[in-house]
Amino acid sequence: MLGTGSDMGKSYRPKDHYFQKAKQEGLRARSAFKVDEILKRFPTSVKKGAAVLDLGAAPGGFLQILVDAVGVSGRVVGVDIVAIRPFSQKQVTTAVLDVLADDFDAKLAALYDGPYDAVISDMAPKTSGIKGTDEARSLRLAGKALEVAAARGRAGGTFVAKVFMGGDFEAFRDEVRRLYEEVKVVRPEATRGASMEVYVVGLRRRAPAAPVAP
Ligand SMILES: C[S@@+](CC[C@H](N)C(=O)[O-])C[C@H]1O[C@@H](n2cnc3c(N)ncnc32)[C@H](O)[C@@H]1O
Repeated sequence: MLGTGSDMGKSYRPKDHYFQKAKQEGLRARSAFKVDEILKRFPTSVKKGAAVLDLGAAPGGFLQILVDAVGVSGRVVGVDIVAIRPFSQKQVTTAVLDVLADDFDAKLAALYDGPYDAVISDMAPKTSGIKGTDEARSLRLAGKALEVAAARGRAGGTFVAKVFMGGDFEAFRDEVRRLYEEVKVVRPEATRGASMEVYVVGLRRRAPAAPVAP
């Protein structure tokens, strides 16, 4: 994991502290600091040996942190509509996939069938500038991530999804509560000052209910 800085500014400056820090530390994106903070706040959320799915993974900042967190015995699968520059570590698999495409589930299963100990989404839509539209698009992506976690997440596992606050945010958080024992809403230090984004973190996925006898 990364060291912590004492001079972490929150206001938006195009080439701000985190941008420079990411460059200095050889990180592909400043967003690496966000997942790093989440993993530090919830130290059992991604363990050594875990299988982790990273949705919206390009250019690979989250993946750089996650591959360290799972270690050599773990596995990290990263997908995005944009190609991800290959990783040298053999425990990382990447692919160009659109999570909203009809064949996404089949293509993901072909990459790695799971189950996943953690499903993480940093997906963000192309913004239109229209607040309601952007919130709805963001929630659609987060909703798809939750659907994947419901289908492929391991009992006891973790969920993390970026969502733009507003709109049906609370309904989404309630959905996460149905599947996870504990739910937290986190705004990492590295989030740009003006941004409406937060991360909904679900801890300890509930075991699927046992089938009811006829
Ligand atoms: C903020 S960036 C992710 C940054 C990444 N976590 C990192 O640390 O490098 C958001 C990503 O979501 C991806 N995305 C948006 N819609 C998507 C979709 N339908 N399927 C897959 N990825 C999507 C975008 O292409 C973009 O790369």
